[in-house]
Amino acid sequence: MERIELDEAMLQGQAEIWRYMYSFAEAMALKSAVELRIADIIHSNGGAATLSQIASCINGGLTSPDITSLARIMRLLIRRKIFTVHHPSDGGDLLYDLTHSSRWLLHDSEQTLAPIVLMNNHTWQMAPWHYFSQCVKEGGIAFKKAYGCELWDLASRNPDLNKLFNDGMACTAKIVTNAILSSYKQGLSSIGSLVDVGGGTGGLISEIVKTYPHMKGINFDLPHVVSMAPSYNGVSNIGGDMFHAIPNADAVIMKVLP
Ligand SMILES: C[S@@+](CC[C@H](N)C(=O)[O-])C[C@H]1O[C@@H](n2cnc3c(N)ncnc32)[C@H](O)[C@@H]1O
Repeated sequence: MERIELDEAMLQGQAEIWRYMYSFAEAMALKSAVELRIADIIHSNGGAATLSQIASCINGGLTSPDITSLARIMRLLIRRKIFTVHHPSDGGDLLYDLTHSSRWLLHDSEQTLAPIVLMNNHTWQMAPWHYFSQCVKEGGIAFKKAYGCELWDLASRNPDLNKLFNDGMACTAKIVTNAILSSYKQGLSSIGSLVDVGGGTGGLISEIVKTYPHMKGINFDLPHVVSMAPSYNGVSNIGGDMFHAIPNADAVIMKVLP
């Protein structure tokens, strides 16, 4: 490689390291946008809002947000195409708008990723990532190294973590439910009873039973999780440990299990 080419390649390599060093900033900006409900504010403003309109709605208008911090977060998220911005034709203030990505951040939408963004980027979930190299050196589970126990044990003792985790999982279940229902019609119609093992708060099994009302559905998960499950017609919630026993049924469904 020529000297100039080598210098250029090394410079490029250095830029990549700087990029990855700060890549957490994108996840944190995304999490902030969800916490501040920026997508919801823009949506309820008819699909476009100025920075001061967004700021005036943050926290229900009860506090006076720092516009400079808000502008910095928005600048990063616009570069990452989470939001867009355009100059209005009348020359007024910049208008911030949703993109196909930020539509997934709307809290009250039927299909939303907002709860799992909050869950995956919470300090509780971030701490174990700092134990990656230790896992390589000595093996083991990163979560256990950070907290001295498994996620399920910590969640059973911490109602806030339990809710954060269950809400995060439930929103992803809603998203895949349609795909399962539309692509596995024949299989499901011939089943009399179905148990969702590790079914969380029962979102998936309840939708399956709604579509196949002849079916008896069982949502099976750890006791602290099923205690938070709403009651759905045709679904019984059973708490237990799948490593000891699972309820009897014609078939078992398992989605995203440890
Ligand atoms: C990643 S979540 C998936 C939840 C749900 N299936 C979904 O996809 O939304 C894993 C689930 O397994 C449950 N789980 C973990 N260990 C379990 C055990 N020993 N017995 C029963 N459920 C367990 C957790 O409580 C959690 O709800």
